[in-house]
Amino acid sequence: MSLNLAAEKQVAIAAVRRACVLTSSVFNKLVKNETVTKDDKSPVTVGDYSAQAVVNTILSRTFPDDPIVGEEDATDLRQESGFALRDRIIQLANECITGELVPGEKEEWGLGPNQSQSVDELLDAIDRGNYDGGSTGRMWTLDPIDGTKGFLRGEQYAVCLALIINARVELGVIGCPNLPVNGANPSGPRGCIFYAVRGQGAFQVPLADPFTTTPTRVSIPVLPGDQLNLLESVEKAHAKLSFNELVARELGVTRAPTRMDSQAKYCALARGDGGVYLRIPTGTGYKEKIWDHAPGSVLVEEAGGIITDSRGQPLNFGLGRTLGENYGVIGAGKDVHPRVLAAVQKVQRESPEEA
Ligand SMILES: Nc1ncnc2c1ncn2[C@@H]1O[C@H](COP(=O)(O)O)[C@@H](O)[C@H]1OP(=O)(O)O
Ligand SMILES: [Mg+2]
Ligand SMILES: [Mg+2]
Ligand SMILES: [Mg+2]
Repeated sequence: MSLNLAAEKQVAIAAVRRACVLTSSVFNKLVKNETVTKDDKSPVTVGDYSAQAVVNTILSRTFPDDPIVGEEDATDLRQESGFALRDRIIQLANECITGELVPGEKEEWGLGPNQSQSVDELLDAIDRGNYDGGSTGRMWTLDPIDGTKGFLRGEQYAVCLALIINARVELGVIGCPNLPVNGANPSGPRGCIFYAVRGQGAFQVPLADPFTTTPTRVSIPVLPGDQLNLLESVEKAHAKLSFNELVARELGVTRAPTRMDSQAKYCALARGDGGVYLRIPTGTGYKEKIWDHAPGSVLVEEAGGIITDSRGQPLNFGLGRTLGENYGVIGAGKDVHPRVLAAVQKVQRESPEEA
């Protein structure tokens, strides 16, 4: 049975759209000291923090009882060394929150010219993302900028939001400011939002006008073998790309892989640009985070695809902030997925040094 979730969907699309407008405008203004390196060596920018502040502010107003598992936290911004960064983040978040309402938005969501927030309110909003997750109840999960490295390069990144209920992803929304609206026309207009409610299909709308445009339903087409290619990370530290080459050979895939940062890969898969999402761990013990896969997985499933790990098991969103021990991620259309899983397992058996 499909849950209705019409209100959640509307709010989530509006929140993601605002955050996309914010992050694309930040990109054009970003200066060097506005990016810092986190303890895990990954970058975080004023864009990540301010986008999390905006989305969490909206969620707190609309669904005050729902906890949020968000990637960022405000600890560094509460220390004196973070004050310059903090002030910039507050300014950006408030500019975004106080922007004029567009069709589909409501002032009671905490948006519009009268809704400016104090420093403490916005830092607390960021920290509302510190929920530990778990297997029961409702929770949102947010990646305010997924693919920060892609964002910094001016390439693909995504604003990613999902609603998880009793460990099942029920709603996913992904905003891709730099993704071409039509995958077959890469130099055409850019900026799309993808969304899916479980049981209701997967859709794409333009970022510029998500509420008054008729949504386009997306689904994974049956692609002939010679048209399959792999969608994979840009960053070698994130996934074992040499393994992907062996899998491609095993599958008889001759097309070059498409390298793309962020969950934009799941969006590309969902609308048939590509065919296989493949992410094999690099052996560093990194655990995948729920916000990096929750919206993408429901989107692909609603587009007619299958998402599993390399054992063929579904991803478990009920273990906390991470997906637990990392067995990688395989996504593909229903017809292709069994072949990819078999190829992955064959390469694991035959090239254990790669697996
Ligand atoms: N060592 C790592 N291994 C795997 N994924 C990582 C690692 N470090 C960061 N990530 C996250 O991987 C995702 C990017 O994946 P991809 O390589 O598919 O673009 C991002 O969510 C990124 O976080 P972030 O959201 O901070 O950018
Ligand atoms: Mg990050
Ligand atoms: Mg991410
Ligand atoms: Mg991120």
